[in-house]
Amino acid sequence: MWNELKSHGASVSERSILSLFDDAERASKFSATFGDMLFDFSKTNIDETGLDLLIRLAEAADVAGRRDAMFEGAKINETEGRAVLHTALRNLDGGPVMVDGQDVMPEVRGTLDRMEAFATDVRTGLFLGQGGKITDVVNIGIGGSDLGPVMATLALAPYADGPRTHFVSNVDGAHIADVLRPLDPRTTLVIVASKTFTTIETITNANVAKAWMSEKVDNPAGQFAALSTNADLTAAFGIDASRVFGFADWVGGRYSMWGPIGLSLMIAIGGPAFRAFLRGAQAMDTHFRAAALRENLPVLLALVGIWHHQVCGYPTRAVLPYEQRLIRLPAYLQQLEMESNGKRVSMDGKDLEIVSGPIVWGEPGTNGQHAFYQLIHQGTGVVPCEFLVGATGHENDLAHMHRLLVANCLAQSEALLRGRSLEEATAIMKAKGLEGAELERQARHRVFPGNRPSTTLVYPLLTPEVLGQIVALYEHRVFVEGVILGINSFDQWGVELGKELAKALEPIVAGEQGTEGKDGSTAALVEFIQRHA
Ligand SMILES: O=P(O)(O)OC[C@H]1O[C@](O)(CO)[C@@H](O)[C@@H]1O
Repeated sequence: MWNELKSHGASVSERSILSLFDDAERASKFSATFGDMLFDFSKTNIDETGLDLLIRLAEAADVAGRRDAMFEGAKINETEGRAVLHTALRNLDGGPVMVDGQDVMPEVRGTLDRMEAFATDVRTGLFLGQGGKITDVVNIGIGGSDLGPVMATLALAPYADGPRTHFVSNVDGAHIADVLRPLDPRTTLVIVASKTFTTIETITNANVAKAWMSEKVDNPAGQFAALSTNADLTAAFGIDASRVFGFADWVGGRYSMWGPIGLSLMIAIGGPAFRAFLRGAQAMDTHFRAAALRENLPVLLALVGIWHHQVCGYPTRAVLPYEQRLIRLPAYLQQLEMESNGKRVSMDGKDLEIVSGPIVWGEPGTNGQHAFYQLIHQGTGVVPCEFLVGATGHENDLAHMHRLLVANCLAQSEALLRGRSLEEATAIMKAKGLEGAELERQARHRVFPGNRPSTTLVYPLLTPEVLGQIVALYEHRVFVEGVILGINSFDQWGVELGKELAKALEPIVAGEQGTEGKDGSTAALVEFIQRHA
């Protein structure tokens, strides 16, 4: 199937995407809807044959079977012997979900209720700090224990009517210093978010926060909460079990904001809005489970991704939300996609026969237009672009700005598709009075090759429910790509080596141990830093 796809890809690589629109039905044939959401992939070079082959690829990989196995609690995370059930966290009104013969839903619901009760107490002032009502919440966590809540809290700013939320992740002391400086410890709640409760960055920051709190608060641990699977370590840290929100090992770090890791978001927007966020994700789960592959949004996003990266060989993919509040979506997706599908061996431990997942990057539009879009339009490489835009925004009094935003988004995908030929550029420059060799030279700089692929996801308005849909859409997209590549999308062994080496290097940097055994570069860097510290 890969060979067939690749030879089809090669055979159409020079074709103009614009010419595909000779079929007046193309926009509707190469798009799909989910509720009020539209995914348009007609501005790609995928045709009927390509889509058929991609669907057959998904069928051959048994995407439907693997999907069902995931939802049913099979231990599809084989290298860690775990089920993959973040979907259970948003299974608000669904049936039982069995793991090792036990229904996990009563516990999931119970934890959600406890979270909501605590969030409500914090928001209403039933839970007090030493100085009174909590004004600020600091979430300390990193990776999946940070990126989801940060991204979603920024995205849902119009719904945030609780205490201010802050996020500390980096082990660079500058991060926590800058966050804590303006805060009053007596009215601050610190949430330590760590699935394992062993992550060095998080535990180091948590200790710094505890010391900061203890300067002004008699019982500092009393203003801490913990989100973790490791009850022993949260207790050892001194956090009372009533403020510890646990979850099971079948929730992967980068898939975890639907449960306790989402507590900071829940405190910011309130329980009902958080539940709406879960409901949105659950609706996408239902769609993913039920819709035919050809109409299935996560499957289509994945197949377009496979087409661009594995078939056409484009090395990166830009995610370009025309929504300022989705400013951290690209960073969130970098972890989701690259930690999940950046693997070099297949499930059975053999070398992958095909390249793994792409580099994902991006920034909101229109800002990116004034930065890196130059390369996207005129660089020598092709960067498939994934645009996201809301049909409306929250700022009703600034509707003219939203129209401009939408116009810019659509203009970019149109420009990428259409380009500007040498003849058109020449005519424009001629009209400006240029002629001869100078006209020829100047015109060439103004040529846009066009024929550059993009997709556009349009959603009605960035509500909690819609955000839930979008994030679940991407989660399942990553899963489908992983299944097609034959990899385990739910482990992350690639982060381990650096962690181990950092542990060993710390005493060397501190000068407690020498650099013997280190390579020449590392030893020289340590010595230089020590001389200049
Ligand atoms: O929640 P924890 O256990 O602190 O882990 C944080 C992050 O670290 C990682 O394990 C990678 O180092 C991520 O997968 C995870 O999201």
